[in-house]
Amino acid sequence: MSKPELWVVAERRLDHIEPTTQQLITKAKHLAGDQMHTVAVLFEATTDHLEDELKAYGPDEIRIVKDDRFPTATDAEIADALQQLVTSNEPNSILFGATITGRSIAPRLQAKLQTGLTADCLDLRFDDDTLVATKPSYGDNIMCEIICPDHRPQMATVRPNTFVAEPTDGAATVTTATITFHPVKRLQVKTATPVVNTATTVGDASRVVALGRGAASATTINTATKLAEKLGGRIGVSRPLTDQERFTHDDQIGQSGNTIHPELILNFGISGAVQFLVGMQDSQTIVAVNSDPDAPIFDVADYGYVGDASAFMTALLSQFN
Ligand SMILES: Cc1cc2nc3c(=O)[nH]c(=O)nc-3n(C[C@H](O)[C@H](O)[C@H](O)COP(=O)(O)OP(=O)(O)OC[C@H]3O[C@@H](n4cnc5c(N)ncnc54)[C@H](O)[C@@H]3O)c2cc1C
Repeated sequence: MSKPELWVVAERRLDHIEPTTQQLITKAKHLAGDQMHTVAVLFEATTDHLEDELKAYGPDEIRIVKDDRFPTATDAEIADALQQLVTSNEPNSILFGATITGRSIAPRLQAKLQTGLTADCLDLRFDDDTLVATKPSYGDNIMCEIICPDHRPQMATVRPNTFVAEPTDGAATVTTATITFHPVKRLQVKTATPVVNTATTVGDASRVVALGRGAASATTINTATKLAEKLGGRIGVSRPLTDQERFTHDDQIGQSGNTIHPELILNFGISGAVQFLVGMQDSQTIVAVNSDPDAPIFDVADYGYVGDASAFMTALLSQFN
């Protein structure tokens, strides 16, 4: 008997694969073990070779559907193509990135298939062949495990950067599948003008200087900016600092912000609320500076200093001069 299939729907960003796809393939392989067959499903133009960016992450199979209309296909058209593939292959589970595109295609497919979808997950596991998806719920105050016991496929969208993409030396089999492309006339993409953001984000930085309410003065932020530059890193913030004009939601670390895994994170004046910790607790080395010795941030810190954030930062910066 063939193994049940665990799919990752590959997402395209400009002419490349969106990194969440590679992160999900790595997670899918861990979840599948020997029990399931991991398939990356890729829609691309006849001349595209985006599968080359998937092979290194070692899904068992890359199943490609080619049509020159795919690069500008609408989410409804992709959902229709997926429905056809699901009907002919009957996967056990399907994973999408919780990106703007994934969040648009997955619910369309879910409605067509009349199955369950758990959105914006932070973890996944299997209990036999039941997908157990963990997601923040009830105003993001608790983590819920959600299952879909009676319908297949089981579907989930997973927040970007929740998992780390790990290249493997496994070889993926590349196959092709065919569907009938059904244009959805209501909406047509005439041209695509990508927003190109060349700035690195806090999610991409390997060293992060994280600032909280206890390190929020203009002087402290200026010192932190210099420190981040010296470290070759970037500033990230806890949620209260996004009220300041110079920070946005893109700079926020945590449950409703970015999930990050830098090699080093220095936390200044951050208490360590669970909503913050969930976004950074898998960082390789965690340093915390806080004037309160009982601050929960110290529970996850590899190195801690009880004292004033600004004074510590100034002393650290002076070591670089
Ligand atoms: C649904 C929901 C989602 C949320 N999502 C997020 C999220 O994604 N990210 C996030 O960060 N928060 C999030 N929050 C908010 C979260 O619960 C906390 O309120 C927030 O993380 C607290 O930020 P903070 O640690 O900077 O501030 P505080 O909790 O106020 O802590 C400030 C700390 O600074 C210390 N301090 C004060 N002065 C100094 C000094 N001079 N030197 C050193 N230390 C000093 C204090 O001892 C204290 O520990 C969310 C909340 C909800 C309800």
